[in-house]
Amino acid sequence: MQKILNFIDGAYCEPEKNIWLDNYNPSNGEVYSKIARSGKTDVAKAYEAARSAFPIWSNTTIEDRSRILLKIATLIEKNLIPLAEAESRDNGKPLSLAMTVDIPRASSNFRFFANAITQFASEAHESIGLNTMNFTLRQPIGVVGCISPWNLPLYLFTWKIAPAIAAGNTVVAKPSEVTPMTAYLLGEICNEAGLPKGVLNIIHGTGPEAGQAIVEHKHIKAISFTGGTKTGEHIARTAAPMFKKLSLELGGKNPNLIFADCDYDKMLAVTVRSSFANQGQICLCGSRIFVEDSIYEIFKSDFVEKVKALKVGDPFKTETAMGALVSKTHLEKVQSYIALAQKEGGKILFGGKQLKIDGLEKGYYLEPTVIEVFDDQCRVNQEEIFGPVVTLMPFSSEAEVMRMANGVPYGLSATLWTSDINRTMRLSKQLEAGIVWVNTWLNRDLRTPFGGVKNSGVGREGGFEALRFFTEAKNVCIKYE
Ligand SMILES: NC(=O)C1=CN([C@@H]2O[C@H](COP(=O)(O)OP(=O)(O)OC[C@H]3O[C@@H](n4cnc5c(N)ncnc54)[C@H](O)[C@@H]3O)[C@@H](O)[C@H]2O)C=CC1
Ligand SMILES: O=C(O)/C=C/C=C(\O)C(=O)O
Repeated sequence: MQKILNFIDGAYCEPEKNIWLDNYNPSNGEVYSKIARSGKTDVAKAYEAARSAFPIWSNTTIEDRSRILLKIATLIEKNLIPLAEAESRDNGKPLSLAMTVDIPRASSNFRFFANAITQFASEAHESIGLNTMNFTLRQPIGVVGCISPWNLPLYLFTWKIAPAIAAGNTVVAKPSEVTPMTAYLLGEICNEAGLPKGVLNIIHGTGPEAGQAIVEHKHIKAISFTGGTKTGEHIARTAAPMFKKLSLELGGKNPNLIFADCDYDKMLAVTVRSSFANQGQICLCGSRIFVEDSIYEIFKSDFVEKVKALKVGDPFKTETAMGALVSKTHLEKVQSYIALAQKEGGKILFGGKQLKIDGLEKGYYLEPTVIEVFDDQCRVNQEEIFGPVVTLMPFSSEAEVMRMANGVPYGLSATLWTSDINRTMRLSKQLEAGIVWVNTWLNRDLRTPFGGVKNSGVGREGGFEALRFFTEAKNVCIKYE
C-alpha cells in the first residue's frame, strides 16, 4: 500500500517511530494508503533542516525566489490531472471541482506570491528639520509553521506556504491528516522546480501530535493556521505565552441576506453554489439564508427545486455536483445537527438522509439539506456545521435581518443580494464580517485582505497582508549632520 512520507531537507523519509495512520478514500470508505504518524522528533528534524536552509534562502535574491515559485506554479499546472485526481480521491470532492478550483488555485497561489514579492516595498519616514531618516526593513522571520485543514487541501496549504517562502522564510508545514496526499506530491514538484532543500519541510500526522509539536517548538516563531475555531483557540493558548506571531483563519456561520430588489435568477443560481459547493465544506459557504418576506415563499420553492436537481454521487463522474463528505466522523457530526434541527423544531424542506451510491455503498454521501428554522438563536443556526446543510428564515426589515446576521459568535463572510447602492453601503459597513460579497460569492482577487472577525479568527491573509505577516518590521533611524 502506498505510504505518505514526510518531506524533510528535500528528501522523502519515514517517521522516526515507524507508526502509520490509515488514509481513507471517502467515496468508497476504503483505506487506500498509509500516512506517516509523526511526532516531536520528526518536527525537530524538520526544524533543523529549515534552520540550516534559512541563511541561504533569506539571502537569495528576490528574482531567484520569484523564478523558483513561478516554476512551482507551472509544474502544478502541468500536473493538473494527477493532482486533481489525487485531491478528489483523498477528499471526496467532485473531480470537476478539483480540476477547476483546487489545483488551479494552488498554482495561482505560487504565481501570485512570486509576483507580489517583486512589488513588496517598505516605508521611509524623514523627520524634517531634525536631520533624521527612518526606514523600515521587512525581514523574514526565520522558520515558520503552516498548518492547514482538509476541505481545500492543496489550495489552503499553498495559500500559506507560497507567501512564507516568497518572503524568505523557511517552513515546517503540516497538511490535515485527513487529506495529506497532494501535500505529499508537492515535495517532488518543489525539488523539480529547484527549491533548495530544507526551504519547505512537510510533516504528516495528527493535530495533537505533529501539529502540537510545531506550535510548541520554541524556535518556530510564527504559526499560520486554518481550521476549526476550537483548534484555533487551543493553538492560541499554546503559542501566545511563547510570543509567537499568529494568523488564525477559523470557522464561519455566514449569512446570506436576500432582498426582493435583487437580480433573482442570478441570486438563485449563486445561492445554490454558495450553499453546497464542496459539499458545503468551505468556511465561506453561506449557511444561513435570510430572505425578505415578500419573496420568501417563491424563493423557498425555487431553491428547493434547484437543490433537488443536484446530483450526488461518484466524485469521478462528470455529472456529479456533490461528492462524498470528507470522513465518517464528519458525516456523523453533520447528521447529528440534522437530528438536532428536528428536535429544535426546524422543518426539513429537503434532504437530511445519507445516500447509498451503487458500487460505492460505504462512501460518506449525504443529501443536500435545506431546513426552515423559526428562531435564529437555535443551535443549528448558531453553530458551524460545515456540511451540506443550510437554514432558511424570512425577514421583514433591514434592522431585523442585521440583528440576525450579526447575532452569531462568528464573523467570517456575508453575502448581500440587492440592487440598491445605498443599502449596499449601509449594510456593508454594519455587517460584522471580514469579507462582504455583494451580488456575488467566493469572488477572489488574491490582493485583497482575507480573514474574519469575532470567533472567525485573528489577522489577515492575502496580498501584502500575508507578506507583512511573514516578515518582521524593523525601523532603522539614522541621524545625519
Ligand atoms: N477552514 C475552516 O473553517 C475549517 C473548519 N473546520 C471546522 O472544524 C471542525 C473540526 O475539523 P477538524 O478536521 O478536526 O479541524 P481541525 O481544526 O482540528 O484541523 C485543522 C488542522 O489543524 C491540525 N490540528 C489539530 N489539532 C491541532 C493542535 N493541537 N495543534 C496544531 N495543529 C492541530 C489538524 O491536524 C489539521 O491539520 C470541522 O467540523 C469544521 O467545523 C475544519 C476544517 C476547516
Ligand atoms: O482563500 C480563499 O479563497 C478561500 C479560503 C477558504 C478557507 O479558508 C476555508 O474554507 O477554510
